[in-house]
Amino acid sequence: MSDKDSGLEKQSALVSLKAQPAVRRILDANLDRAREGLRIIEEWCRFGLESQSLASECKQLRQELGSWHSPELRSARNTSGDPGTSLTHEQEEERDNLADVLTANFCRIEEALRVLEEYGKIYNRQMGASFKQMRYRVYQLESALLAYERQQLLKQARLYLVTSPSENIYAIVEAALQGGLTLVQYRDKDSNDCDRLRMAQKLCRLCHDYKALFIINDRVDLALAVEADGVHLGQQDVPLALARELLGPHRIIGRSTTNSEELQRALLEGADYIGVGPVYQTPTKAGKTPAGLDYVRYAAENSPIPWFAIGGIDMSNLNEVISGGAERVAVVRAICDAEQPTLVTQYFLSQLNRIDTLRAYQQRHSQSHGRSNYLAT
Ligand SMILES: Cc1ncc(COP(=O)(O)OP(=O)(O)O)c(N)n1
Ligand SMILES: Cc1ncsc1CCOP(=O)(O)O
Ligand SMILES: [Mg+2]
Repeated sequence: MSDKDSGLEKQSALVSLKAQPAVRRILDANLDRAREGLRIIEEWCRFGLESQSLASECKQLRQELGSWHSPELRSARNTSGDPGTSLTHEQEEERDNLADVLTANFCRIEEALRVLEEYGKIYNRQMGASFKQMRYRVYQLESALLAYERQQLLKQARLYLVTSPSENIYAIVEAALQGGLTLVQYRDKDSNDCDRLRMAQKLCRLCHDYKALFIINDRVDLALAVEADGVHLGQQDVPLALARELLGPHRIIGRSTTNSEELQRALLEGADYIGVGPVYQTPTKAGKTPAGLDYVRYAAENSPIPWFAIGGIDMSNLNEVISGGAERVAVVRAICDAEQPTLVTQYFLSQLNRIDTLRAYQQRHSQSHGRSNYLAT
């Protein structure tokens, strides 16, 4: 080793020695920061989503952070001399909704873990690798939480708007969202890809502003490009397994089914929901033989996943479809061709949201009278 090299080594050893109290303080502050952020996420997983697995992952991460928080690091704390305690950012004060709270805290955790990873390397060799691994677990947690919320929204959705090409498509979708719609599929067989991409981007943003799910018909590439919540695939579209591979485990994939075999196959393939129909003849899918109410009844008995009756459904026959066992419906013309899409959406939702109460009534009634068709009225 040359004199110059050994001089440099001594100098850097000196710098690192001097830096030690500061490094310990950085580690102490960021261990606290990451744990606090995780606690906030954990509370939502536990009380909001009631998901034991997500809450338990947060807890494990907190415990792992705690195991690094040694008395030596805690004793480095110097709150009164820390200029950062009096600095608050305007954005810290602003939280408009739950999504803001979760996003802000995920950012906080991920930032803190990055700091722990970098400074931890100086303090203890294993720290860097451990915090790096934890950071990836937090990314996965964030993605799983998003997926969980998507599935919850999907389960809660009673009405599904499938769009048809129109000059007013944006206004129609917005009007329906104002009526309480929470699930939209962008279906456009006519436009070129540039126009489709532009419209998909706009509609995706719009739906997310209203906290509604946005699905793209047929096109996995567009769904990825606009960060849609998922894709809807028919029997002639790309295989579900390929779509899953491309979209990953956290996005929604829906599959059209017209009969019992297709329904059973969709379940095996891992569809998140299915379309059941066409129930009635419809010009939107001209030439397609209706599957009828018998198939609706079959789906009611056999589908463990959310399913949407589709095809020719409007305000006049909605109760017939509900009587056949449907709890969710998908429509194109009933909303897209309506003069007042908001009012029509509200009507559909009011009928569909009565179902739980009506089914309970139906069950009680049939137990005491041996029969009932209350829902058809
Ligand atoms: C909810 C829902 N169900 C069924 C379909 C029909 O899909 P597909 O059979 O692929 O026909 P196209 O819509 O692509 O013409 C759907 N789009 N949505
Ligand atoms: C896309 C689709 N898939 C089965 S039926 C159908 C169209 C339903 O359209 P409408 O609600 O206008 O009858
Ligand atoms: Mg299709």
